[in-house]
Amino acid sequence: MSATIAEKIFSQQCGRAVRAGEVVMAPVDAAMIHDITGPLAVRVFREMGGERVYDPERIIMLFDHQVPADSIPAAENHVFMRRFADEQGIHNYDLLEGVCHQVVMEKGRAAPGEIIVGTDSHTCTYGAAGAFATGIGSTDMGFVLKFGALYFRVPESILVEVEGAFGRRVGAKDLILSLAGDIGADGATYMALEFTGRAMREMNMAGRMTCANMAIEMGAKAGIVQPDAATWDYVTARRDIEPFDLAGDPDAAYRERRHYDVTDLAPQVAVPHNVDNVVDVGDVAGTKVDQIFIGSCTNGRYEDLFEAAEVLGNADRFADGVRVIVIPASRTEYLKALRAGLIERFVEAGALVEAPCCGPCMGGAFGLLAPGEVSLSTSNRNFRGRQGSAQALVYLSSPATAAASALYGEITDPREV
Ligand SMILES: CC(C)[C@H](C(=O)O)[C@@H](O)C(=O)O
Ligand code: SF4
Repeated sequence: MSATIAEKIFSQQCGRAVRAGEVVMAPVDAAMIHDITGPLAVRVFREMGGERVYDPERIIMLFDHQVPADSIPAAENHVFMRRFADEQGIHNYDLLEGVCHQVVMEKGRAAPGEIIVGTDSHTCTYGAAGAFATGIGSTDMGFVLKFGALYFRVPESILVEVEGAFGRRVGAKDLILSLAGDIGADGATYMALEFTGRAMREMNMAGRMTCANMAIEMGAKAGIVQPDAATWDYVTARRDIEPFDLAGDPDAAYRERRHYDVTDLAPQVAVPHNVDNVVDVGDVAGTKVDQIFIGSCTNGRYEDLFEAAEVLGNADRFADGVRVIVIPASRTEYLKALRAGLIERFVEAGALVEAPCCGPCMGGAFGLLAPGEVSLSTSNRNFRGRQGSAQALVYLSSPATAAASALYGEITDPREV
């Protein structure tokens, strides 16, 4: 019987053919907890009478949102989680490795066909590796820590077929922003977005992670990129696993099939205060910015920093009066950028380069905005108050647009630099 990728994953995991709409208890291959939501999950686990977690090897713990600890409660959370990891024999990456989603991917903890949960909404990022990955609440995570399984309603899927080739300085972030604008913030609620088509196949893993990462911004439960040779190269370089085919059947019962062509796509910008409030960069060009953030689980990879540095080119300095904060998404990405000379270029140009963490993305630690200030950010959310004051304005863009804007101190089309 024909099936979508999500249906195939749940069928394989449940040992019988399941279809969208069914509620199943499915095993969880890996569970990620971090410094913000982890402590509550551990407390729920205890309240459920949990003594030993179901399998410490399947639990991924790390700290990224408030690191190094920016308050005494944050430091206490870290201590609480470290004790739990020691007691349970869980490997804790602590605050050394970087942003959760980047770390799960680069440590090879996600692979095609797996079911992965995390107490973070952007857990859907691992769909770039062909996994069914979704964010869950801390209460559900308490259950997962104890039983290693969870109830899921197998989601319906929207097939997103992306054809064409990106123009110069236009890429994955522009595509996913335009999809958010088109589908809307709740247009894919509880569904899986299944990405396929030439533009996806030609996209590198960094770009695929950017796309899968933002599936939740359309309400999707998961965003799965159909695995291909690039997926398997990425996964097998990190773990011992035999490649297999995983694709949606052409006649599967998709809820919807959407077709896009990126050939003429302009750089996209999400304007305050919603991610689906998306316009061509030209519509907001000239908007003055106070702060620019290049980083996050959406766009903090080496490829993103390279894209920004390429736009920077031989320019001496970023514009006066704009604060440019650059944060590589992980230690590994940081080292790649460092060795390639990108960090030196950013620092020379006047950026503040911080150690891997979520940084200003959700205004949880540092880099907060004052009332009336304007930020352009390569992250994934621009909700009111997201990066500080509720009276601040947050725009979202690609790293190329962010770098071009940093050069002029105002939102700038990277194709014109
Ligand atoms: C803190 C965490 C629960 C939150 C999320 O779930 O996404 C954060 O990572 C975010 O991006 O808003
Ligand atoms: S970088 Fe931003 S979106 Fe990603 S996990 Fe951290 S706070 Fe959430």
